[in-house]
This record gives sequence, C-alpha cells and structure tokens, in this order.
Amino acid sequence: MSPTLSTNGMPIFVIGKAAEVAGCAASSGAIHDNDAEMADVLQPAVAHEAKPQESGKDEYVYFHSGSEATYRKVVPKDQATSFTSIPVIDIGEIDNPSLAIRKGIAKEIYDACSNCGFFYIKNHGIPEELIKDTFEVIKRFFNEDLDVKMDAHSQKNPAIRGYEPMFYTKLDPTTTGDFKEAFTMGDCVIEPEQDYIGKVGSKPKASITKPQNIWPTKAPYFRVGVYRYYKSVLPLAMKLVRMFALAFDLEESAFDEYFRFPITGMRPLHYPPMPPDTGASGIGLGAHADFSWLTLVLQDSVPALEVLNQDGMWVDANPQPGTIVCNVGQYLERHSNGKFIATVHRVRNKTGERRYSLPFFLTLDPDVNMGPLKCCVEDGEKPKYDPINVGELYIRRVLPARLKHPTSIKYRDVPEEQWKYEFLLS
Ligand SMILES: O=C(O)CCC(=O)C(=O)O
Ligand SMILES: [Fe+2]
Repeated sequence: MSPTLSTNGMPIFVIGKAAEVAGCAASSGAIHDNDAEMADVLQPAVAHEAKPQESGKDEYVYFHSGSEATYRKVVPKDQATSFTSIPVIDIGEIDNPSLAIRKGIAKEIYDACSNCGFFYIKNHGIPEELIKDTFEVIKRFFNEDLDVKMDAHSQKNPAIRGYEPMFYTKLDPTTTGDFKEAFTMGDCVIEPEQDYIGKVGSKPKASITKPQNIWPTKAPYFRVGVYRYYKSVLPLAMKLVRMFALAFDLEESAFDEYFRFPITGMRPLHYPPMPPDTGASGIGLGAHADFSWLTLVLQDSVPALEVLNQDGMWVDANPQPGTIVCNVGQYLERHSNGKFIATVHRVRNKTGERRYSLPFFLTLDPDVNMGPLKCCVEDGEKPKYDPINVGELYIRRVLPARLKHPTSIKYRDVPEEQWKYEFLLS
C-alpha cells in the first residue's frame, strides 16, 4: 500500500474513513466463519497510488491517524531530535495537600505530553493484587471456547461493544490484519455498576432502554472481574484529568464539568504469539493514534508495544513493573491545540508468548462542545482546530469504521450532519 498525492502535493493514503481505531476499538463487518476474511470487510475505498515522488532513497514509515492512513519520513540517525525513551512519572503524591507538589507532577505531565505523548505512571495506587486478578480473569475469558465468546459478539450490541475475534480488524492495510482478539465495554447509563444516578444526580433518559454493553452469558465472572478494575481505573483517570488542568495552569477542577459521565472504553486484549513465518506484514495491532482524550494501558510482562517518534523511529514501550502506560488521544490533541501529541503506536508480539493488555480510554461527556483551550493558543495565533461536539465527532468516527455493523446499516441513509451520539444508545 502506498500513498496517493493529495491536491496540495503532499502524499497521503486514502482509505475512506475505514479502519478507525477508537477509544473503543475498531470493529466492523458481519459475523463470518472465516475470520481472516473479516479484515477485508474493514477496508472499503482503499486507493493504491504512487509512492511519494520525492522518495528516492528516503525511507518512510506508514501509519493510521485520524481517519486516514498517512506516513512520516524517517530522519537519519545523526539528525534525529525526537524522544528515544518514554518518561516515567511518579504520581505517588497526587493527593498531597500541597498544591506546589501537585503542580510538580502536572509539570512533568505537561513536558511528557508535549515531547512524547506517552508516559508511564508509577505509584498509581491500583493494588498489585487487583491487577493480577484482573489479568487472571482476562486470560480465563480468552481461553474459553469460541462459542462462549461469540455469544457476546459486538455485532449483537447497538453500541458496537463486545467480543471481536482474531483478525477482526486491520488498522494498517499493509498488514494481514490485527493478530489479536478483543472485548470492549464502556460507559453505560443503565448498568448498576456505573451508578449513573449517583454520578449525575438524575435518572438516565427514559428513551435509553438497552444496556450499551454486552456480556458473555456463560462466563459471568468476566463482567464481575472487568468491572472490579473499571471501578479503580476510572477514578485514577479522573485524578489525572485534574493534573492536566493544573498542567495547563488552570484551576484543578477546570475540567470536572466535562467529565460528569464521560465516554469510556475498556478493552481487554489478547495477542497470541505471531507465527514464526510472519514477515513484516504481521502485526498485533496496526499503527494508530487513539481516538480518546487520554488512554491508560495496563500491560502484562510481555513486551510488544511500540511508539513512533517524530523522527519516524519506533521506540519500545516495554512493560515496567508497577506502572501503567498513559498516552494522549486525538481529543486531547485538539483540546490542547496540538500542544500535546496523540502519538502513533502499534503492537507486535514477537516473543513467542501470549500477551494480554488492558487499555482504558477516557473521552469527555458526549454533550460537551470542545474547542482548543484559550491557554494553548498563542497571542495572534489562530486555533488549529474548530470547536466540535464531542459525541458528534465520536459517532462520525465510529460508524464509518463499522459499515457492516447493524447500527451503521440502520442509519446509513441519514446524512452525516444529522448523526447523533444517541444512535449508540438505543
Ligand atoms: O495492547 C497495547 O499495549 C495497546 C493497545 C492499544 O494501543 C489500543 O487498544 O488502542
Ligand atoms: Fe492505542
């Protein structure tokens, strides 16, 4: 797959709006016996055109970002300036009564997000025992017979949550498809575990009658175990949101109103070892930037996550005991007027061992209108992004990436300007 030349002469890939990676996983396509064929279902409107004209001896790295595939020129090593390792931030004092100490953490976050877009947090407060138990639950689930997992297939759920089998997505069209299986759950106004009334102070809309999640009926332990971790990671993410407000030199509570009942996604992932004959086209999860505000990734001990720096070099984000990986998503990139980078990353499990990971994606409330923060727009500068409605941007990314999903089919004749986040709720 190579890029086509755009009207401004810059080479780009054109893949329609397919193969989105969202705060809630890319998923699409009808249920099919042959999983390998599923990946093709995700790839409408792929245009294959010439390589960049200026390519010559230049090297390029290709990846998926926003809603299209793109590329970055690899900078020769002697001219490279971008990060080559991922910072570790100790957040053990995040609740310290001293504002100065909390601002110190915020400053580290600011530096990490503006230079790298990724950082590890340590002393995050989620007990080791809970993390161990959560991975046990995830392993047990992925080890179940296929029919136990397919019972909760994402095709059966209006919000496009649930189980996605191997090769169900293909984020990078140059690959043979994502060599992983996944399960997605997220915000749900109905499920009692999420205490909508307690958080928002009123009942959910009466029109919302179906839960936004789907769970495997023959593996009830899974819902219990996944929620146990969800209930710890959401408050941790919210503490980080306050640090981000401080990082922008705002009141610590400045963003609270945007996160009353935020869009969330949590996605247990299983990456079996790649077959030994898999060449460059083999991938666990194709290169992408997250469609979230902030992502927190729990990794087991198997290294496979790689982060793309501005010089086009892949930097390992190997597991570090006791840490959680955090990264900037595309909403936060917009919110910060591009000051924070939604850094591209991918997963390649070359170890010969099974790898499990657990990303948690946080986005703002769907009804928030979000424009670039004033403090991130320099005097005399124009904002780089238009204000958007969070839920509307979300649905515009999610549906085109899931053209064969019943929810996409249901609304395919509705003009995109009329798409509402609520499509996912009913
Ligand atoms: O598995 C991982 O380490 C990262 C997963 C990821 O990047 C994603 O789900 O967006
Ligand atoms: Fe990601």
